Amino acid sequence: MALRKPRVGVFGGAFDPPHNAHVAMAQAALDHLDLSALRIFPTGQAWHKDRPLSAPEHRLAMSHLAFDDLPRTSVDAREILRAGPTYTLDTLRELQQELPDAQLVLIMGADQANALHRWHGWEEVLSIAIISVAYRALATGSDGQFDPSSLPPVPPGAHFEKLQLPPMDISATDIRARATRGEDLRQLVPPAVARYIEQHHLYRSA
Ligand SMILES: Nc1ncnc2c1ncn2[C@@H]1O[C@H](COP(=O)(O)OP(=O)(O)OP(=O)(O)O)[C@@H](O)[C@H]1O
Ligand SMILES: O=C(O)c1ccc[n+]([C@@H]2O[C@H](COP(=O)([O-])O)[C@@H](O)[C@H]2O)c1
Repeated sequence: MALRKPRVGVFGGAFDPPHNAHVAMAQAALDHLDLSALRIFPTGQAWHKDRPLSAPEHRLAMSHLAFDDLPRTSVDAREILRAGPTYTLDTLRELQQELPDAQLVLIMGADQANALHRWHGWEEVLSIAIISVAYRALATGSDGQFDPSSLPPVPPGAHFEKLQLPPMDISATDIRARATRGEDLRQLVPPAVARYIEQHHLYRSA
């Protein structure tokens, strides 16, 4: 009988800031995806976002505060340290070299999965990693689901899995706006992240 490869979760994001839905996704991945390890990748330069991200050292520090207590989980700073735009494909290629025996499982919300065909080298991304997608409804009218048939034809062997996550109406955009208005963030981000935002006066101006 063929032995199943150990599965390593890959979860990237701007994490500006990391919030309770991100932590719930990571926990759901650990609970349901049979992962031997989960790696968290704060984005370096988000070429696909039209606003500048907060300083990488803040997003990295907050990612540690948000994720370090989860079992089998580590925050990996390589995308922040890498020069140039952040492409997930570069990270997957590096991990493939470092962990040749692992099956990589790339975790994302449905908003990103529905845009996957706009990612740099998206077909190669699909040939390297299983894509695990969590429900995410956005205000733009999407129903929150991911439908692989909405993508252009995917390469043979591409594989999608559903990540069970109850709908969580939380976004970093909304949290930054609340912080600018001086609102309490403690229901939306882990307590240590809320303290960090306060101590470092993050998101005070829009
Ligand atoms: N509430 C949520 N439900 C499901 N997935 C989510 C949710 N929030 C974020 N994600 C997923 O987490 C990953 C990282 O998201 P990101 O750091 O950009 O947070 P965000 O809340 O989408 O930020 P922003 O509002 O600034 O765009 C993406 O794959 C995104 O789809
Ligand atoms: O590689 C790409 O071209 C690419 C395009 C869009 C998003 N991503 C990655 O997807 C992850 C989630 O993106 P975001 O914008 O929701 O934070 C994060 O790790 C991004 O670097 C990657």
